[in-house]
Amino acid sequence: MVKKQDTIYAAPLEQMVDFSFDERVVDVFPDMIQRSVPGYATLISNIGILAAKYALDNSRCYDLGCSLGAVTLSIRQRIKKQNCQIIAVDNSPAMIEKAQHILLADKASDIEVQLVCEDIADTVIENASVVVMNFTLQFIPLAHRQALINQIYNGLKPGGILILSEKLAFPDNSINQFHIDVHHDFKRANGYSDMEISQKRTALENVLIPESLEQHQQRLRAAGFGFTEKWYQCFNFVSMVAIK
Ligand SMILES: Nc1ncnc2c1ncn2[C@@H]1O[C@H](C[S@+](CC[C@H]([NH3+])C(=O)[O-])CC(=O)[O-])[C@@H](O)[C@H]1O
Ligand SMILES: O=C(O)C(=O)Cc1ccccc1
Repeated sequence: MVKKQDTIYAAPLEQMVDFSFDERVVDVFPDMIQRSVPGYATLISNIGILAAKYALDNSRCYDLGCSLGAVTLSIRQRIKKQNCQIIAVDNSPAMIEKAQHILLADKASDIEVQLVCEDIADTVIENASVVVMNFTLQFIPLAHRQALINQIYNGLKPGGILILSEKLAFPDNSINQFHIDVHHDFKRANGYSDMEISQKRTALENVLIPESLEQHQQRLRAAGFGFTEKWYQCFNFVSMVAIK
């Protein structure tokens, strides 16, 4: 796939509108996410490794907020189980349409993938051995997050895993600012201008609500998860696992 360059915030915008996963974003998404999320490629490949360890025969794997299906492709390649099905969900019709083309071109495995365009709040999670939310919970309204994590916990089989990646906020102001600054340095090193960084930051302000690691861990424990662990961090981007 040729990666089209993300220039969405390159020119000064007269009126700032909230960030959304529309056609323009979908068109440049692989370039945008790779240049914006430190460690994205590492996360994708290691989520495949984690999924392969926890996937069970005759169970389901969920990729919630699948975008173009990068997580789905990674776990599909790694899982070596009988009668395992992947359910990939996103509420952006443009994402799902493009993900459909990408998945159809993937001949690496014959594991069944069901692509669903819906709000993950409405997704019925059942018989799950693996649930992945790779940078999706951060876009869900704060008041709905506990209910979603509870639904995931209830739909997981004993021993099943939730892999949760998030952009973090830090309770200590100077630590928080340190991470924001180095993340911006990362974006600058990947070719984004100060104006692109600043305009996207404004566009994301009311849309991507980061929480602290402690808030995530507390929510996971409140849902019933007995084991939680941060397995990856690069600057303010982390990935956790929670095992039922
Ligand atoms: N309520 C919702 N219901 C369903 N989907 C949603 C909802 N809210 C947001 N989304 C979807 O969640 C995805 C978040 S991107 C995930 C990257 C992917 N996991 C990846 O590993 O490449 C992360 C990012 O861009 O920072 C978008 O596709 C939204 O449409
Ligand atoms: O770009 C950012 O600042 C981010 O926090 C990551 C991101 C990546 C893709 C879409 C939205 C946010």
